[in-house]
Amino acid sequence: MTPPTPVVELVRASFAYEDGPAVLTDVGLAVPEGRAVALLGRNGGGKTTLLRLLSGGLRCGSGALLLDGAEVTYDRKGLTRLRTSVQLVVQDPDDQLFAASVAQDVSFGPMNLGLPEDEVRLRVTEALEALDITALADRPTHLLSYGQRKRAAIAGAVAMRPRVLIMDEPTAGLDPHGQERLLETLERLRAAGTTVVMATHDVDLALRWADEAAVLSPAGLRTGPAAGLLADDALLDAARLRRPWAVSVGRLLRSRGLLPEGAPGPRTAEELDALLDRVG
Ligand SMILES: Nc1ncnc2c1ncn2[C@@H]1O[C@H](COP(=O)(O)OP(=O)(O)OP(=O)(O)O)[C@@H](O)[C@H]1O
Repeated sequence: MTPPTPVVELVRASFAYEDGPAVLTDVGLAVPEGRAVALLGRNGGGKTTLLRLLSGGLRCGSGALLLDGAEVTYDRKGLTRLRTSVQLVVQDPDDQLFAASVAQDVSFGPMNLGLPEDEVRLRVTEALEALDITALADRPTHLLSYGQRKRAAIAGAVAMRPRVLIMDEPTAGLDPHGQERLLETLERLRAAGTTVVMATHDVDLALRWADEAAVLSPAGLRTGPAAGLLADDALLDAARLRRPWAVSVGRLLRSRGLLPEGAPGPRTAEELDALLDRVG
């Protein structure tokens, strides 16, 4: 059976900033509809650059960006089409928020699409609810806490009702409670059919959350099921990542005969608890 066409895909993409060395060389990344993809790699490895290529903010020097299998054209029409499907939330919310109030900021994208006022209002209400910040609608963005600004920035992207939501280190700088709430929000968006791509340094979160992983190392970009890639010690080493806690626990359980060879290890404390209950 042929796999479904990825919603968005980079094909043999290479990129260098002006007068700079190559940041990405011959990179391929297919994002299947409805999946959760974690992008990992060392500092300066090219994650942000790759996310900007994937969302059309940067254009690859060679290679192509495909949307639903068709090459994206970087004219006004092509970019509008891309942006109605793919939205990027940048790492620093202060690079994204600029309007006076949260609601105004969130309304900016839908208004720019030329949607009728009622539709804009509906989308803003929906996005604020999705991010659990309805109470902040009229607050000036510069008076919000960092975590609240992050949520407001994500709401701005969600209001565009993108098929693919791309986020650059969305959990960085959030407290543990804020991280959990954000993951719950992402789960709800995914349940509603949104594809999510997230750059992160948090291997534990990536293993728990992602279906697919994409790992950048000096050898290039490796992609595949998150559980397999995040248990590959050589790859983790090359990408300067540590082994996820759950992978170490799985190995320990197998070495003690508590988990059959090849069986996936527990990814959360709850899964470990359930497994220990089963083995008595
Ligand atoms: N606007 C720019 N102009 C020139 N070089 C840049 C620019 N942005 C990034 N770079 C360079 O490109 C390389 C990749 O940077 P990028 O931000 O994509 O990495 P990253 O994996 O997101 O890093 P981090 O984990 O630290 O956020 C780095 O060497 C960086 O210095």
